[in-house]
Amino acid sequence: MSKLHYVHGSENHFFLLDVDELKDSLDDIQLSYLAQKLSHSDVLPYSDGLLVVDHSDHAECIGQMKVFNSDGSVASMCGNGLRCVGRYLAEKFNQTDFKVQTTQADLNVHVFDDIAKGVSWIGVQIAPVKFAPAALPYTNLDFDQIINEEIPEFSDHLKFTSMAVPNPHLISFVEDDNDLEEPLFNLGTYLNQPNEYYPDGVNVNFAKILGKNKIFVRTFERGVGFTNACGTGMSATSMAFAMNYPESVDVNEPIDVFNPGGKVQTRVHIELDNRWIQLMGNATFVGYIEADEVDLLSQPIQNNLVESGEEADYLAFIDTIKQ
Ligand SMILES: N[C@H](CCC[C@H](N)C(=O)O)C(=O)O
Repeated sequence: MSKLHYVHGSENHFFLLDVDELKDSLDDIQLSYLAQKLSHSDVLPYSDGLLVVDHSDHAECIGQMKVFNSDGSVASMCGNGLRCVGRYLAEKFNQTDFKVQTTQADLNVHVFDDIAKGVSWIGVQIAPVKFAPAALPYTNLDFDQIINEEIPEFSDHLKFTSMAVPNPHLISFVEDDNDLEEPLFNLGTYLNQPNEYYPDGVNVNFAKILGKNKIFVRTFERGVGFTNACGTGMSATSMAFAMNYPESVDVNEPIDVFNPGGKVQTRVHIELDNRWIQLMGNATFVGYIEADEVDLLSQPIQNNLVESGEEADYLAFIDTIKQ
C-alpha cells in the first residue's frame, strides 16, 4: 500500500507522496500525471498540487522535495510545501534541524515548538533570491531588474517588483481592496497563458500594508490560479516590502504575513548579495489516504481519508489570530 498524506500550509493543500517508500519508481511524467489526477478528482479533497519526497545524496540533506502544480507543471520551489515536507522528514528521521534538497539549493529546515495545540510550526529557508531577467525569466520589458517600477503593459496605476526565489514572482503593493480580486485575476491569467513577458508564467502577488512589519498577501499562482496562500509568494513579497518600504520594516523582527488561509511569519535577510528569507508557518497533516501502489496511476483513487484531527486544531488557532 502507498500513503498519500493530505497536508497544508495556510490552507494551501497538497498531497504528499514519499516515493522512497514505493517498490517501483515513478518518473516525472508519471508524477505530473498523478498530480493532475489527484487535483482534478471529483471525490478526493481539494489539492493545489503534489509534493514528492525522495531520498537525497547531498551531504546534510535528509531528503529531497519535488513540486508539481495541479496543472502538472513542475515548480522549482514551494514554501508552504517545504514546511510540510520538512515536518514529514523531521518525523521520519526524528530530527529538528536539517537540510532538504530542492531544485536549486539545499535549504535549511527548523522544527519549532507547536504554536498552538496540534499546530506544527516549521521554519524553512527560501533561497536563492534573484532579480536578473534570465532568472525569472522575463522578456520584452526594458529593465535589468524590476524593483518598484511602473509597467504600463501590466497596470495604469500599480508599481511592480519581480524576483525569483527561485520560482518566479511578480509583486505589487495595492491600496484598493478591489485590486485584490479582478485586476489580480486578470493579470495572473494573462501572464500564465502564452505571453511575451513571462514565457514560463509567473506567480502574481498583490499585497496590502497593514502596518509596521505587517502585510496581507493574495496570490494568483502559476500552474494553479488563486490559492489560499503561496509560501514563496509571501516570502518574495516580504523581501519586496523590506526593499521598497524600509521605513515600515524592522528587519531584526519577524514580519506578520496574513493570507486568506491564515498567517505566517517571515524574516528577511538582506546581507549584500546574500538575500534570503526564513518562512515560518504551520504544517498541518489533515490525514492520509491509502492506495495500492499499482492503482496510483491506473485506477480511480477512493476518498478513504483517515483524518488526524489536526484541521480542527488549525482552525481553532486561526480564530485566535487577528489582522
Ligand atoms: N505555483 C508555484 C509553485 C507552488 C508555490 C506555492 N504553493 C508556495 O507555497 O510557494 C510555481 O509554479 O512557481
